[in-house]
Amino acid sequence: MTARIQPSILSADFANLQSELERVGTADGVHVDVMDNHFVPNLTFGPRMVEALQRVSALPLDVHLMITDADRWAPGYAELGVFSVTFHAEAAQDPVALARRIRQIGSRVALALKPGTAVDPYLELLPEFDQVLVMTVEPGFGGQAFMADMMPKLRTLRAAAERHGIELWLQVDGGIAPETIGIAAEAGADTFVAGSSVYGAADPDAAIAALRETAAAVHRHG
Ligand SMILES: O=C(CO)[C@H](O)[C@H](O)COP(=O)(O)O
Ligand SMILES: [Fe+2]
Repeated sequence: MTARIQPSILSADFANLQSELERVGTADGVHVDVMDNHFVPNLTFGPRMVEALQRVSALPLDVHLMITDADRWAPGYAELGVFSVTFHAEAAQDPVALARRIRQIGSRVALALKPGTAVDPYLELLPEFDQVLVMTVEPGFGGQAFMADMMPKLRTLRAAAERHGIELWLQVDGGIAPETIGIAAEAGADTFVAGSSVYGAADPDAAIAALRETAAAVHRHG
């Protein structure tokens, strides 16, 4: 199992985003948190900023939409040519139709689940998705504590993906740091968003390497 590390630019310096992307050049992708002050009580940026990031980023963009009315707005992000578009299950009327549309446009598609959202209703829909994002904090802010009680969701999703015979990336977002990444890796996560623990480090690339090695070691040894 590959361990992918995706720094979240939520914790980067918004006045210098191009150079902040370059500070994490060894990452597997960059996680871009779009917040609308409605789905979550915080506001970041919208499609014009994502388009600008896409233009200058050497790394694939993993766009995490924390917005209401995903059915209406998510396809526009795929049309920017980003690597992956994640919408929240709680914000979509028709997750399957939306997932198909995003794939058809050409981006990978992911389903995100807030901590209070159960996985069971979505297990039969997994073949429609390339990735599931299990939130390990309440969405809205960086720097919150990792919720280890979300780990059963990862185990359920990993078992369901195996049953379906699909290659589903399992992503965790919130509180991922050297002390927590092993817990998520052990539960089946392979794709790790890390905001404050990467951008708060003196050497972000060293922090990425350490996180990746910790997760990979857990994947190797169980
Ligand atoms: O989606 C998010 C918050 O809603 C962020 O991606 C996440 O919180 C990253 O920050 P940190 O690693 O500091 O927890
Ligand atoms: Fe996120």
